[in-house]
This record gives sequence, C-alpha cells and structure tokens, in this order.
Amino acid sequence: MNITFYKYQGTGNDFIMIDNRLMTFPKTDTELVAHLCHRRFGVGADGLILIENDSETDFKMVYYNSDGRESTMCGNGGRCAVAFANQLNIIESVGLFNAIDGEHETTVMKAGEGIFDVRLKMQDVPHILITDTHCFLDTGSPHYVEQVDDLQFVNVKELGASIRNKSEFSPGGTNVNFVEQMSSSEFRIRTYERGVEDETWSCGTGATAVALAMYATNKTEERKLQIMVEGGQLEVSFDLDDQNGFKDVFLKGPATFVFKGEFVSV
Ligand SMILES: N[C@@H](CCC[C@H](N)C(=O)O)C(=O)O
Repeated sequence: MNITFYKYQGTGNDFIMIDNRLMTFPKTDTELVAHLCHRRFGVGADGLILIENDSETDFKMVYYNSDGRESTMCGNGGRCAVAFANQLNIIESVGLFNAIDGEHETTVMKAGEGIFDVRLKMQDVPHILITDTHCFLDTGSPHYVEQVDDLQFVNVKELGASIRNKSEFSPGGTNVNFVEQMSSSEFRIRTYERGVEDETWSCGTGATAVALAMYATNKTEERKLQIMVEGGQLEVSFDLDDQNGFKDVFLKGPATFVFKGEFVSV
C-alpha cells in the first residue's frame, strides 16, 4: 500500500496529514498509524490527521495520537488541518470544519511559503474544576493545569505520567500542563500529552486550558493571553457568558508545511 502524506507542524506539535476524501485509508489500523508516527521506524509525529468530506461543513478532521488511537480534539492539529485544507484548495481564507467535539470556525492567512497564520474557534467551556492544587477542564480534550514557580526544573515526563494515570482521571486519563506566569498577559507552559505519553513541544487545547484556568483563578484580568510553549507562541482570547463560563474562545498561531512524502509498506 502506498500512502501519500504531508508533514505539518504547529509551534512544534507535529502531524502527518493525509487527504482521505476518497476514504482509502485503513482507519481502524492502529498499528499502521502508530508505525507512521514512530520517530525511529516511521515518518515521526505526535499525531496523524485525516481530512475527509463532510456534508455540513468544508471538511471533517479525524485525529489520532501517536499511539495509533483516535482521540479527542487537537487544537494545533486543527490549525494544521486548516492550513492543509487551504493547500488542497478546500477552503480559502475563511472556513468551517467538523471535528470530534463539533464544528470549528476558522480563518487562515498565508504568512510565507508554506507558513500560515491560523485562528480557530474552540468550543465553549461552561465549567472549570478549581482545587487548591490544580484546575481541571475540557477544551475539546481534558486538561489538568498546575501553576509552578520554576517551569524549567519540572520533570514534565515523570510528573505528567503520574498525574495522567491518577484514578480520579480514569478511565480516559488527562493531559497535564505546568504553567509559570511571566507577566499579566504572558504565561509559559509545558505539556505532557496522553496518547503520546511524553512531553510535546506544544499543545493547542492545553494552551487554551491554561489561559482559561489562569483567568478563572484570578491570575490575570486580560482576555487575550500570550502562551509561550517549547516550540513557539500561541494566542488565546475569550469572552464570558452569563453564567461565568467561557465563550468565543479562539486559539491562534502559526501552522507550517514541512514536507510531502510517500509511505510504501513492505
Ligand atoms: N496536541 C493536541 C492535543 C491532542 C489530544 C491529546 N493528546 C489527547 O488525547 O487528549 C492539541 O494541540 O490540542
């Protein structure tokens, strides 16, 4: 089987993108997806995304983590899918797509050869669980958020794995974010992603979760926040609804085409 793929990255969160509008990709082949994402034996990526036709919107995004399993919403993956859809001439500067958590409005602007600025509307977040030690919320994917004093010294892989596997988050588990406040509107974060089972260089739903959690716990009064990740910078903006939930949540940042290739199975 020959599979044509495109590699994209959004602030260092990298994805294999496949045009599956003809529905030829073997979607239940977990081993194949994990193999393609493997950084030694395959192409290498944090996740794999299929672009498919959708009857109500411009396209459908199907997301798999690098463990080969289909998962919940991926914010950076969504931004890269929009850049890919623009490259495939499915959308121009404005679009709408369906993902596992519902519809997402988007705008995309070319910022250079293969470089796109993508703004994505995320789902409303009506509720955040706030405890003495952390926040927990769902921004399309589940996220634990803990504030720390010195982010650079956090062992994200070890601590992230232990929190991810706590019984209170079972059976699905959670993504884990550690955040250090840099100024009233800037936060630096590092994220452990479930399904990758490691620290990634960026997580879009994680950046969104951190922004909302920092506002909800009065760390900032700003509603447009800069979130620094290992692989670059994301912007998260939002509004409040009548019940103090979050609406009009937007995630914005670069999405870059890296290369195109063909996978030939042996
Ligand atoms: N990298 C993503 C999050 C992907 C989903 C996550 N690993 C999960 O399974 O919950 C992002 O940019 O949001």
